[in-house]
Amino acid sequence: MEHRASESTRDSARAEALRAEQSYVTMLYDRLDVVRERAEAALRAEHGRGAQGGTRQARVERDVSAGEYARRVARLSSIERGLCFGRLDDDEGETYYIGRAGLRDERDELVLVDWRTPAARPFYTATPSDPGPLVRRRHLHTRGRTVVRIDDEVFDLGRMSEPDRRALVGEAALMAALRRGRTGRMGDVVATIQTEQDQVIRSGLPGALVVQGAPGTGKTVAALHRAAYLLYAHRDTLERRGVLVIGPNTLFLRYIGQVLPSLGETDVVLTTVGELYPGVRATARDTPEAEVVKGDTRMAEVIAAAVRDRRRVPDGDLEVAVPVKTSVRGGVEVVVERMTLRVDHATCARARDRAQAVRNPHNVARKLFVDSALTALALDEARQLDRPMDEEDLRYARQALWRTAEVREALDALWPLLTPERLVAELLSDADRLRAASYGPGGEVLLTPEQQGALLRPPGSPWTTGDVPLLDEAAELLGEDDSAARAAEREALRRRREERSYARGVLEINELTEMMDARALAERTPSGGPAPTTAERAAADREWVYGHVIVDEAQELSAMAWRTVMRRIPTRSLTVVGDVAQTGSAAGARSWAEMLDPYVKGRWREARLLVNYRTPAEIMEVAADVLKAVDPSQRPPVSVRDGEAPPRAVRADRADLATVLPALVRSELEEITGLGEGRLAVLTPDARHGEIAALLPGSASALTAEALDSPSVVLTVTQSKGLEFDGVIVLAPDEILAQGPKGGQDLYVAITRATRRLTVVHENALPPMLARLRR
Ligand SMILES: Nc1ncnc2c1ncn2[C@@H]1O[C@H](COP(=O)(O)OP(=O)(O)OP(=O)(O)O)[C@@H](O)[C@H]1O
Repeated sequence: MEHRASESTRDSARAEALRAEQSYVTMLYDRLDVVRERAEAALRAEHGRGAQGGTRQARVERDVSAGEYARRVARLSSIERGLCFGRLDDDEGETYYIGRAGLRDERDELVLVDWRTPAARPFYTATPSDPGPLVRRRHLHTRGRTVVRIDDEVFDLGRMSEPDRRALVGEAALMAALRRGRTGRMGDVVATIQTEQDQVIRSGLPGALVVQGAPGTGKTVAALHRAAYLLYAHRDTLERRGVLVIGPNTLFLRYIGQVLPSLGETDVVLTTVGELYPGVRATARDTPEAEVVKGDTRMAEVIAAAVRDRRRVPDGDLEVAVPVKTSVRGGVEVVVERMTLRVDHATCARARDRAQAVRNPHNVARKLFVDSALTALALDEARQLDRPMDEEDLRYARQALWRTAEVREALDALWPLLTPERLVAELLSDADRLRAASYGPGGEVLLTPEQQGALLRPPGSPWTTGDVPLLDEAAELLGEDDSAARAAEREALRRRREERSYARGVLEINELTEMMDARALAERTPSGGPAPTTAERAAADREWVYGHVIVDEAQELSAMAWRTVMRRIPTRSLTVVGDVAQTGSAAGARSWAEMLDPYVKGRWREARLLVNYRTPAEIMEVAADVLKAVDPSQRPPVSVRDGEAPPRAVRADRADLATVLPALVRSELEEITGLGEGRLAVLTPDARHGEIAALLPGSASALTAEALDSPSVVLTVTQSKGLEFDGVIVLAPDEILAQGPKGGQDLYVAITRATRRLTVVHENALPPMLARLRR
């Protein structure tokens, strides 16, 4: 009786607590509505202020404040879901509610604390053994605007056992989050960030931070929350320069694409290494041999040699037959007389050396070479025609020669105007050019004949990810003959200055000066057309310098790719996230020092994440066996969860796959989606993707958004990097192991994609490292 009475007391206390929290949360949403309505009204008022016309100043004013209000409305709308998710009670009787953004009431009292502020920090860092000033931490679970559950942790040390002390922060809330079926998109985890992740997220902006962690330890999720945190804590710097997030492929970018907007942040450029060079979208993959050669920083010297090789001096003298007399016959102009202009070999060599000595980029230096060559040709012309030449004549003669197709052709052959695309494409598809670029300036060998052979490919081949750093390198060395662009830039600068002074006027009128500076406003609102965001401008500009760069799955970047990345972040304010045990690219990292020391020697700091939130313990044991076999130096992570079904192996003859696989996919999908939402992936060796996709027409297999939305998807292991699925079917483990020097790492990656169920389908004997699987 007594027992039942105390239980009902507890129930009613809980119901009462839930009611109290509901009324607070309702108040917060009401407040959010008010603030949002005000911003919307202000936006409407701005749009209504005068017709399209008006003075230029009026237009700038309107655009400036309308842009700001629009951003505010967008931000306020993005925080609707899970607005408030936590509460802290401290030992001084104070209570704070934690949420996605800060909110103040009508009397300017803080009613909701932004998760990124120092005041919110104990929510993530307090542990039973080190609670700081906290008496209690409460997790609020909401559905829509309704509070559906609360989880409490009471920090009462005296009554807790040692194992409890070591228990994870917010365990109940965390477990509930981890048990949820996957939706095909990564979600934010603001409500359940763990202490070790919190340290990564709030680590200072300057310098390079490496986050090393095994699969599923939340590296990606921590890196994205770090982006949101940095944008909040250093808004001034980062909003103007932008934050760049580099991921392994576009499917992955789609997978993580929702996380930052759900945290209210949109000013981030998400891209892949294959897209770092504007204008090129490289998705093709090199052979492992080519990957290794292209990934080596020696390629920077090869590109330099290729550029040098394009600057030629004729074997003998330069001879150009130019028309001196033309006549029109039958309506067509024909040359009736030519004369041959001649510049001797030594003069050509001098012209080249002089232009080269200035050390300008190739296309800029070309102007100098062309000028000298034209002068020499004009002088020869004057000599042959026995004409005197003063400065004025010479200028005129040079211009006339430059308009002559024959002269242009001849000089182009000696010092062509080159785009990076042309240089690299021609280098990689021409054995002679490749051979010529395989030697340094002192004759030292840069590429062996085998390495040249690995690079050589047919003309017109698609761009590969490995080509992008070469293009970027070439762009640095070639530069642009930008005299026209520079004039345009000067004009744009003059206009920007003018706009800045308008913007300053606007600020004074609107009393917004505290919120932002005039330059930021003017840059955001160039007149004519909608203002491009920082992210848009940055993504289109190869030479854009970012405020911070985050590289995910960073182990896949080659040394050459790091050069490309580092060019975009001269301050070296970087977050490097990855796992050297998962490196699949033959040119990827074996250690972080190998890749980073050339840029930040001894100055990078490392954080390690050790707990796996994705893969259940039973599946992780299988993965650990694989890791031990392929890279015994790496430690597997500790899983926080147990699985629902033991991982298993299914034997199938290749001839039977057409019946076995569809049946397996069907039954696994039933198991997974029994609880509602869920995703299944069939992971294949790279070479068998097409064949398996054909056997499973009901599953998505192209790298589109559809692949993430479909209940089942067929992917190569490489494509699955960074993703996760409730159920994973790994096909032909022996072939995955054999598909390259990093086949073992690939198998490790494949197994660790599973959040609930793992099935390995094998046609040949099961590799011994998978012996643990139930058969
Ligand atoms: N604090 C947390 N609260 C809730 N879920 C979490 C937390 N940390 C990680 N997770 C979940 O664990 C899963 C793995 O996270 P994530 O993809 O960031 O790991 P990763 O270390 O990048 O893995 P990989 O190296 O395999 O790419 C995700 O579903 C993520 O949402």
